[in-house]
Amino acid sequence: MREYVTDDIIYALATPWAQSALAVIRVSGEGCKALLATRFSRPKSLKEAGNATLVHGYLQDEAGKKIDEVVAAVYTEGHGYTLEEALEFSCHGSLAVIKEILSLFSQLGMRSAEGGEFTFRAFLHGRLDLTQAEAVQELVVSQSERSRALALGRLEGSLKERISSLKQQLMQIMAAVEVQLDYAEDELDEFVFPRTQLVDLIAQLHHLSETYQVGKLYKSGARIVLAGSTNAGKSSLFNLLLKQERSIVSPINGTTRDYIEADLSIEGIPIRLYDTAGLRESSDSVEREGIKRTERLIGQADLVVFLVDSTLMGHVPEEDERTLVVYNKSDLAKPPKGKLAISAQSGEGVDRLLHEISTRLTSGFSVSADELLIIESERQYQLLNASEEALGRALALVDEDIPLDITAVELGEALDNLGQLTGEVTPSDILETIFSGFCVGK
Ligand SMILES: Nc1nc2c(c(=O)[nH]1)N(C=O)[C@@H](CNc1ccc(C(=O)N[C@@H](CCC(=O)O)C(=O)O)cc1)CN2
Ligand SMILES: Nc1nc2c(ncn2[C@@H]2O[C@H](COP(=O)(O)OP(=O)(O)OP(=O)(O)O)[C@@H](O)[C@H]2O)c(=O)[nH]1
Ligand SMILES: [Mg+2]
Repeated sequence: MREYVTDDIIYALATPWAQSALAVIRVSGEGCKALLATRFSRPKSLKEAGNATLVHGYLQDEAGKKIDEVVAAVYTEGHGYTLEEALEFSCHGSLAVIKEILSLFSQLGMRSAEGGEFTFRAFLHGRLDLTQAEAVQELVVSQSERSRALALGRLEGSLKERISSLKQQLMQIMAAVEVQLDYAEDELDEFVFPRTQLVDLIAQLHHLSETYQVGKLYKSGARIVLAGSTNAGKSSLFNLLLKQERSIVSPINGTTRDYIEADLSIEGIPIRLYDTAGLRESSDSVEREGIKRTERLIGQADLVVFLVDSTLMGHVPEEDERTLVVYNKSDLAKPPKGKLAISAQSGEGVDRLLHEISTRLTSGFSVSADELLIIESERQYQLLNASEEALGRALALVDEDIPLDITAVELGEALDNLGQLTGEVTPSDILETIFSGFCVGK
C-alpha cells in the first residue's frame, strides 16, 4: 500500500461528481495560497487573505482565460479542518467547470488526494484522534437520526474521553505495580495489589465493547422477511411500510412469485425488508421456485415476520426469538387474544408492530440500546476485547500469586491496545487501511 505523503499540496472534489447548484473543491498544504494566486483574478487578495475569510474572483488558466467565477474560503496554517494552509473553492456545479478546475489544479503540480487524506492530515496535526477520525466517516455514511447522533458524539470526543479515563485508571494500577517492582520489598509496607480497581476496569471495558452489538445494528441494520401463506397480506404490509405501491396486491393466491426487497428505517434501525412468495403446496414449477427462495430468505433473516390471515388462520408457526407471528386482517376477524394483530388495509396496529420489531432486534443485548456512547467500528471492538483479555490474564496471574513483573507485561499490553484505539501507537499501515476506506475529498 502507498504511504500518504504529508508535505505536499493535495486537492479533491468534496461534493459529488454530478451537476448541482454548487461544487466544492478543497485544497490543503503549505504554499497553496501563493500557488493558486497565480491562477486567480485577484492574486493579491487571495495571497493576503486572513484566516476564515472569503475571497470572490475568477479561476483562470495559464493564459488568463476565465474558467469560472468562484468564492474561495481561506484557512491559514493552524486553522481549519486540516490545520494546514488550505482553500476551498465554491464553484458552479457544472461537470465542465469541475473538470477544468481539477485539470488546472493538476497542471499546477498539486496532487489529487486519496480517500480520507484530508482527515488523515487533521489526525496527523492533532485536530482529531483516531476515534474521532473514524467518527467523521461514520457520520458521513450514517443513515438514521440515531447513528448520526452517535457518530457526532464520537466526533466531539465522547469515545476519546472514555478511553482516556480507562487509560488513566489503568496507569494508576500500573504505577502501583511499578513502585513495588522498583523498590526492595523490605522498604515498603506490605503490598496489596489494587484488585478491586482492576476488576472494575475490566467491567468498564467489557461494557464499552459490548455496545458494539448495538452499534453494529444501527450501522449495518437487519434483514426482515415477511412470510406466511398466500393471501395473508404480506405485499399489502410491505407497501404500507414503504408508503409506496411497490408490490402487487391482489385477492388471487400466489400473486407474489419472486421476492422483492426494499430499504427503510424502523426506529432508527436500517432495515432491508423482503416481500416473499406465499407458502403453500403448489404444482406450478415457477411458484415452487419462488417458495424455495422464500425459504432461503427465511434462513438468512434476522427476523421473520410471519403473517397469519385472521379470517382463515391456517398454519401458525412456533414463535421464537427470530420469528414474530402477526395476525393480519384484524378489520375482518378477531385475532386470538393477546396476540399481535394488525390490519394491513387500515394500518391499525402497525405502530405497535414496528415497536415490537425494534424491541426484538435489540433484545438479547447486554447493554441498553439507549446508551449514549456506542461504538460501531469493528477495529475498536477488537482492540477493546484484546485489552480486556490482557487485563483478565493479569487478574488471573495476581490471583495465582505469580511474580508481579509478569502481571506488569499484561497490563502493558492492555494499555498498548487502548493506545492503538486512539491512534497514539497505531502502525502506519493500519492507519492507511482506516483512512483509505473514507470518501475521496473527506
Ligand atoms: N466548508 C467546510 N465545511 C465543513 C468542513 C470543512 O472542512 N469545510 N468540515 C470538515 O470536513 C466539517 C467541519 N469541520 C471543521 C472543523 C474546524 C474548522 C475550523 O475552521 N476551525 C477553526 C476554529 C473554529 C472555532 O473557533 O469554532 C480554526 O481551526 O481556526 C472548520 C471545519 C463539516 N463542514
Ligand atoms: N380486509 C383486509 N384485507 C386485506 C388486508 N391485508 C390484505 N388484504 C387483502 O388480502 C388480499 C391479499 O393481499 P396480498 O397483500 O396480496 O397478500 P400476500 O400475502 O402478498 O399474497 P401472495 O403474494 O399471494 O402470497 C388482497 O386482496 C388484499 O387487499 C387487511 O388487513 N384487511
Ligand atoms: Mg404478495
